[in-house]
Amino acid sequence: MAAAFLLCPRLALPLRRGSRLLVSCSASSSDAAAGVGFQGRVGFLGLGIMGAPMASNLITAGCDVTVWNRTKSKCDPLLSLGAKFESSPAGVASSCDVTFAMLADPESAEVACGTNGAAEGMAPGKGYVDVSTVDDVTSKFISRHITSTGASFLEAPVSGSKKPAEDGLLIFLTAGDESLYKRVAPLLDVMGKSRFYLGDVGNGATMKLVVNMVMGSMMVSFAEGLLLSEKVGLDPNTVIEVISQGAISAPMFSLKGPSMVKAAYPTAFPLKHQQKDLRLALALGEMVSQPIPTAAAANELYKVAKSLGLADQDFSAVIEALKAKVQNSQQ
Ligand SMILES: NC(=O)C1=CN([C@@H]2O[C@H](COP(=O)(O)OP(=O)(O)OC[C@H]3O[C@@H](n4cnc5c(N)ncnc54)[C@H](OP(=O)(O)O)[C@@H]3O)[C@@H](O)[C@H]2O)C=CC1
Ligand SMILES: O=CCCC(=O)O
Repeated sequence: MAAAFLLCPRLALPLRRGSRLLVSCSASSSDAAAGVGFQGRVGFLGLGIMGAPMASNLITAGCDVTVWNRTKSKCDPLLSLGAKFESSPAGVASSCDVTFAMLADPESAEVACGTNGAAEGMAPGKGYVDVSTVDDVTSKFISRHITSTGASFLEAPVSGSKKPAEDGLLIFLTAGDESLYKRVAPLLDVMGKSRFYLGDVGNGATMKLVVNMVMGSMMVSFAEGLLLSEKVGLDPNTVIEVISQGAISAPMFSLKGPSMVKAAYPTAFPLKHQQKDLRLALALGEMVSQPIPTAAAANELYKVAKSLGLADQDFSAVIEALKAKVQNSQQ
């Protein structure tokens, strides 16, 4: 059984400028605040919806950050904030003490393990922190590549979406090298509001998949409720209000509901990633012979939504797949 404990970092970190948290992230040890500072250069690979604000918060907090992204233009806003640039993941890893990766999916493991990948720049004393959502098999694969160089590996997928990433309020689900966990804690505390250490590599990845499996099914159930309420002549906005006051209230419903009623899906969590997480959760269930029929049904709807061209919309656009089903059944 994995050991799990929750730390409340914001109680422990004292330095703030305005509303932003400040940490000492200098490459020189002289100005690192003892006990709370991170000493060294920080790499960041992957500057999508989540990676860009996370890296930005590290820069704002005073860290010496070097970035890389497959589509180079996404580095520009970070470079304007003072980030350095390297032209490959290996370049970032070799010039930094700790490298974070916030990448799409298991296929993105090539950023760590492929040609010019981060592993090529790793060495003893360095660390690699993968904050992407992948399955445990992928995470262990990346871990083997990184640790074979003598470097340390930590997986640290996050709960929380675009806004919590911007506000530095993510929840980190970490597992792997515990001393790396302790070393990067000040950086996690810049980007997040809490962190769990869950033991061996794989436990963070599976925790994240379980949470997102529940979330993906909840969203489908909510979408069904909104459509049904309209069909029977209720105001779906009143349904959202009623739900918000009862036992099944969840921030997600109040946050996404009003725009779903207007058929607007501004992307915070891309639908293609929610479907990926359900696919990976189903594989996890398969591995341990656990039936997860509700998640399996939800996954089918996200697949339909993808086939309707909604992959890059917010995952709440799954309601459009239900609307399409209704239309088909009426033809
Ligand atoms: N958005 C959200 O609310 C949350 C997302 N997550 C998870 O975090 C991860 C990132 O999500 P998010 O930022 O939303 O996703 P985005 O799609 O916005 O960004 C994905 C990033 O991965 C890069 N990438 C994708 N494939 C490859 C590849 N084969 N090689 C190199 N780089 C690649 C993209 O590069 P390029 O710019 O070139 O396309 C981009 O930097 C995902 O695993 C997601 O499931 C976790 C919590 C919340
Ligand atoms: O992986 C995405 C999670 C989104 C969230 O936790 O709100």
